[in-house]
Amino acid sequence: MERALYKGKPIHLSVLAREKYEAVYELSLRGKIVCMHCGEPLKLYLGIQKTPHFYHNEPTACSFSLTNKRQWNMPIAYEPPVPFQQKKRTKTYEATGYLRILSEAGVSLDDAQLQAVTTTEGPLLVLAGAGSGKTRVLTARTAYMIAEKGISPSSMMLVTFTTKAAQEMKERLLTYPAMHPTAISQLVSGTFHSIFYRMVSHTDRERWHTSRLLKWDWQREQLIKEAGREIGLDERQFAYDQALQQISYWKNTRTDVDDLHPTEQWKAQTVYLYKRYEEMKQAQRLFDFDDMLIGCYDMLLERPALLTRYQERFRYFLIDEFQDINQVQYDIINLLCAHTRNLCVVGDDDQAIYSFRGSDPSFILKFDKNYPETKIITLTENYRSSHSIVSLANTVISRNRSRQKKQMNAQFSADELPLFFFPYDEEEEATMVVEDIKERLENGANPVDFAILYRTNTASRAIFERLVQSKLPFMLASDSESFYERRFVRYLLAYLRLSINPNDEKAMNDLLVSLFLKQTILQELKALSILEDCSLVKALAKLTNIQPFQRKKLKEIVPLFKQLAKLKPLEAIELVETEMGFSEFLKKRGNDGNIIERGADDIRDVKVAAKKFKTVPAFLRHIDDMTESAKHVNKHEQAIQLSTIHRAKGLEYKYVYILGAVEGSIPHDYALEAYRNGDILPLEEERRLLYVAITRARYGVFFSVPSQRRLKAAAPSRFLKEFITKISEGVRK
Ligand SMILES: Nc1ncnc2c1ncn2[C@@H]1O[C@H](COP(=O)(O)OP(=O)(O)OP(=O)(O)O)[C@@H](O)[C@H]1O
Repeated sequence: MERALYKGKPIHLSVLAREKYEAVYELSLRGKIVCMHCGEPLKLYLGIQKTPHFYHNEPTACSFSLTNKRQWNMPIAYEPPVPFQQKKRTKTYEATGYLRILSEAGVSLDDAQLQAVTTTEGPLLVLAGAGSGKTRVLTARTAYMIAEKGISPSSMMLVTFTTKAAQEMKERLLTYPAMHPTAISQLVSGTFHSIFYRMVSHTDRERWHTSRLLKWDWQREQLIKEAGREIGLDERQFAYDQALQQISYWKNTRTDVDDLHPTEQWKAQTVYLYKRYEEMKQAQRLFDFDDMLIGCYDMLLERPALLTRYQERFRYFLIDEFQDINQVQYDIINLLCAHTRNLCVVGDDDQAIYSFRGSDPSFILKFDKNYPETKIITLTENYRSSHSIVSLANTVISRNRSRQKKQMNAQFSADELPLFFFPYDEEEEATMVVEDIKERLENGANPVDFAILYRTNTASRAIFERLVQSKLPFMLASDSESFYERRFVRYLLAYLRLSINPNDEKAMNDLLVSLFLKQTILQELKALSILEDCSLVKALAKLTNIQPFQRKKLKEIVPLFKQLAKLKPLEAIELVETEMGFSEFLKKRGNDGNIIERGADDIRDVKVAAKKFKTVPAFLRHIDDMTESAKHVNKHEQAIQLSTIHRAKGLEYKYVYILGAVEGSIPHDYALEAYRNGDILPLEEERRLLYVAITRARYGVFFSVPSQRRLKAAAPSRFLKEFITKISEGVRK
């Protein structure tokens, strides 16, 4: 059905402006769109699989139907160039004398996996492609070494990327009948941090006592904030969380503070904080996790007898996710295994996505140079994803230059093909994804089958809102604050809030930041508002103890607050930017700290959200509802997963939606900028990120390629362009 009525006026889908589809969809959700023929409510279909059309939501006698004649940009499927061919297994395990303990546990392995399990002596590099059974191999290898080769578990060190992974490995080991729980408990397993911590604290309990450990970020933040006050950094303005990340990066890459000579103001301030942070820790005899790693390395170097003792104790090393190792970790492992060189590392250079934290994929790429006698086993059978997904992932990653060449092979094919779909913008993208999930749920899928992945946390705003509206169960894997509570978003919203309630103290506190006024001014404003019997906003114009240019500016902007309340939210935001000085503030501070999630980008995201609302109070109500909802998600066990790509690493889902497959999003702007400046590495890491995202999917992967992002025209991601050249620009609009 193409036509419908809204408030008695016809809506023709074929001539409706493209950007209006989302608004009509929302009206149809509220029952405001009715059938021209029977007068019953209609819904607008705005999913992925079909052209948008109106349909009767309830069964009805009205049989009137029309198709949408608009030229619509239908999704494009990826057809693998080579059809699926079932590979013939050359040998069965039984024929090769399959290992007792594995057959007892019912664990099947392919030839390469079996080799990786049974090669226990000397350096071994297991290059394990995505979904190739890395975890299965590590577990089977551990079990084999203990139960079949009689190697003492206490002489083995098993390092995993997360504590959870170590725990899972132990649980899997328990399912092997040949594995005794006591043997498992003797294994030294865990993350680098936990294992090395045990080593240093065992040697020098006093120095490394847990009471001195800065375990939480807030503890470290407290210290650098103290240092920040020494140079007058405002607590609400400076991105301390980013500074901590940067400091950690410098420490993990062993960058000495004296070697840093930044020109940017933010970096220079962070270098100061780094220096002072180190001094303060030393003075108070505190330490953080990074110190502990460095401390472990220094301890082993300075005490050869101790190093020998550890070398004698640990004879076998198994390291998972080796592509994410950093310099200090690598140095320690080299020292520990120098004696036996029984070092088995497992990883996938194509899944190295943590260089911003100091991880360095070159360690895996150069492993056989450092250990020339290395045996390399490549696991190329992908047991997770269908043939078309594997084929697409292979092609995407093959465009990276610095990688070990390898090609994954799928074990099965599925009817569903990878799909590229073309929403108008972020809002419509969210709608299409949720509609598609709904359709699949109606056809028997389970919410846990789905993951919605995105490059940065802020990109989840629209999909989060649409999922809240839809009442579908979902989980948000995030350690960041909700979108509307982000610093720059709060600063901007403060203007809108004060336009409705000029006495909103919290908003005034945020407003002072973007006006470059000190926090203490709030007290003065409160006093003035009582003395002069005026609102906090009006009191701004009465401040005396500020610079004359500031007084002038405040006098100009105070009357504008009233005006803001009467405008549409998007217009109001534009007024805040242009007439009230917010753009200047953004220019000065919007790029602080985090190159991945910039304040200036957050503001563009707010505008996309604001566009849908007619009044400022309605927009603010929506924001408060969403902020409240964000506190109550994650209550469902069986839920759709919403996650950044980074957090989805190691996980698998039946269906994966990848949002924002456009330039600037993935690859991220910062990588494009680095590329323009001659550095290709960030761009290659972005491609690996996309590769990680694709390889999470078992049966279906869906790429959203919106034609607008952050209110500007967007181009399809360069990583995917070759697959979607068929679409003409004309159709995309
Ligand atoms: N030999 C095998 N036969 C059948 N299925 C297997 C085999 N090896 C692994 N699998 C299955 O393949 C899937 C992927 O395995 P696993 O999660 O261990 O892969 P991975 O290498 O850790 O993946 P990634 O690095 O992409 O996270 C799992 O569902 C696992 O049970």
